[in-house]
Amino acid sequence: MIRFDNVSKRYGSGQDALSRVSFDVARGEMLFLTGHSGAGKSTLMKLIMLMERPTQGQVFIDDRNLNRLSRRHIPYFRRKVGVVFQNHQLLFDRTVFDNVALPLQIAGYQASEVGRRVRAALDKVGLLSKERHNPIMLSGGEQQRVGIARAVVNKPPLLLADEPTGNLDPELSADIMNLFEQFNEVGVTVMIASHDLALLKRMNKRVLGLSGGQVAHDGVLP
Ligand SMILES: Nc1ncnc2c1ncn2[C@@H]1O[C@H](COP(=O)(O)OP(=O)(O)OP(=O)(O)O)[C@@H](O)[C@H]1O
Repeated sequence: MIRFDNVSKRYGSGQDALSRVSFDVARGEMLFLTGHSGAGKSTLMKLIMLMERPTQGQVFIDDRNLNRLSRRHIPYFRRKVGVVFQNHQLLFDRTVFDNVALPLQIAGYQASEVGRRVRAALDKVGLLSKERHNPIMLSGGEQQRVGIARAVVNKPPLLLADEPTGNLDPELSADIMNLFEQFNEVGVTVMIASHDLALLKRMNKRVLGLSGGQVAHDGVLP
């Protein structure tokens, strides 16, 4: 599903943010990405989302070489990748429903289909009863669940999350991880960046550890 082949990324004339990174992620896998601040986690995810381009090497998603993807195909490609951010980036002047509906409206779905899919996504994250609320009325954990519903609403085969539990207490973090596991169980490939060591150990999944832009660890933590 994801393949990095000798990928390096340098911003401007600075140091390499990623240096000769190679790894494979199978379809349907769930894994974590970790490393100290500045190790390159966000850069790696941005390369997958095509928010940045590699300076060297190649990134393949679903056997597609992203270097060869033309500009006009980028919006179609992005629909394959659901993204969850730490600060969830919700619009506070719109309802929960409208926030989740946004990717579908951009993709041009009909209103009836939008309604059906948004409610299915809100149901999965346990927030169906709050579709008319403004996100500002929700707790931090609930806001993050709205962000997850928005990321999965058009059923992407790949889900990326950058520090999705960064602002949450351990109990809420566990709920959010549970949700990601449920999506993974139905076949979604899930990659989560986190530097919460206790969480990584508890989850007992493959961990890709970055250090100074290089892969320093790949496997379940001891
Ligand atoms: N747009 C940019 N322009 C210049 N340098 C950048 C840019 N984005 C990241 N960097 C640099 O690239 C390196 C890797 O940053 P990156 O954000 O990928 O790390 P990270 O592991 O996600 O860190 P954090 O956990 O703090 O978010 C850092 O040295 C950072 O300063």
